[in-house]
Amino acid sequence: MKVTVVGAGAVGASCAEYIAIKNFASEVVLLDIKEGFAEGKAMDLMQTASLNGFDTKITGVTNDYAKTADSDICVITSGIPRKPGMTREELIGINAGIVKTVSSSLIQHSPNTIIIVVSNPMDTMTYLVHKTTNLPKNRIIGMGGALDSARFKYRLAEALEAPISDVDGMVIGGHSDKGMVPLTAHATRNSVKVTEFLSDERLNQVKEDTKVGGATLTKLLGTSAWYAPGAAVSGLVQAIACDQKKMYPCSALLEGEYGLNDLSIGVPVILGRNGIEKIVEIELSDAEKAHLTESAEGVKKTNGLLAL
Ligand SMILES: NC(=O)c1ccc[n+]([C@@H]2O[C@H](COP(=O)([O-])OP(=O)(O)OC[C@H]3O[C@@H](n4cnc5c(N)ncnc54)[C@H](O)[C@@H]3O)[C@@H](O)[C@H]2O)c1
Ligand SMILES: O=C(O)C[C@H](O)C(=O)O
Repeated sequence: MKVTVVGAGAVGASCAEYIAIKNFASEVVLLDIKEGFAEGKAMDLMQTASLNGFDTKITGVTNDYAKTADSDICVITSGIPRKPGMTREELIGINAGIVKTVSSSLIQHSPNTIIIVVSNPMDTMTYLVHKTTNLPKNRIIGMGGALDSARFKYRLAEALEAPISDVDGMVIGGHSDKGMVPLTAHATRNSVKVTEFLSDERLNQVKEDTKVGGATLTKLLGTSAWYAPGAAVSGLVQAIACDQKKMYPCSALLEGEYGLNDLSIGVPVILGRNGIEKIVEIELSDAEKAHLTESAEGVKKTNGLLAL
């Protein structure tokens, strides 16, 4: 199993590290445009192999796509991150050009690959890859919901004063400060709905904290987060590589599901060896449906800024 990660920055390197530590891939190629940067990150990570006990071979290359040839899975993290006070949508001007060029170069060398898009604004970048490549829709996946759901669980555990392993929950919708739809009514603690333990007011706080999860970290760090994003990507990569048929919320191209068309947005999907093997349509309340529709309008507005 060969995985390429484009962008050896904060998220790309964290993603490569988690993939290696989980020890399911034979090879990870890190590629960056900055001379020597991916080579350095790869060498540093390889020097953790004996300490962390993995056999995955990590190599780094400067913009040499020939070395990525025949990758089973390619992850795109190249592009600029936001700074405090910015929205993800403001990154579109620079990141759209990068994502378009990178995805085309990847496909030239790995025509059968599955692409996971991470660069922001992620739903729009995922749509861009759908529009500018001829890959089947199951092979283009946007990562956002897995991360947002992990943050949702963190906030739920905090509110419940419970261990995170007791908690389950999912966030669908756009990966944006306003667009996320944390499914509070579906969230559980050991299969008991969290609505039995938390007041509407407290649950609403959990929801709002989840939605600004990325912005909160960006303010603290001066740039956006990388540990949880890297771990979330590694989860999707493992689900595909190991044909796990796990359900994750991912940005998928919709053709009528949830009453939505012609956009990529976060919905529950089954991930296996073929990428998105199924889009799962769950029952939503009227309020959740309305929030998802509003979220989709926001994503479409950003998609409208693409020069397609
Ligand atoms: N979808 C998500 O949940 C999620 C989570 C975290 C970050 N992100 C996004 O991921 C992106 C990367 O974030 P980061 O913190 O790793 O940034 P970073 O600046 O640390 O790393 C980005 C890397 O991309 C490289 N790069 C730029 N143009 C390139 C090109 N054409 N080809 C190859 N490499 C190129 C840069 O040299 C840099 O090393 C940002 O757009 C950020 O907003 C998304
Ligand atoms: O917040 C960001 O800009 C990065 C990423 O989308 C995140 O949610 O951590």
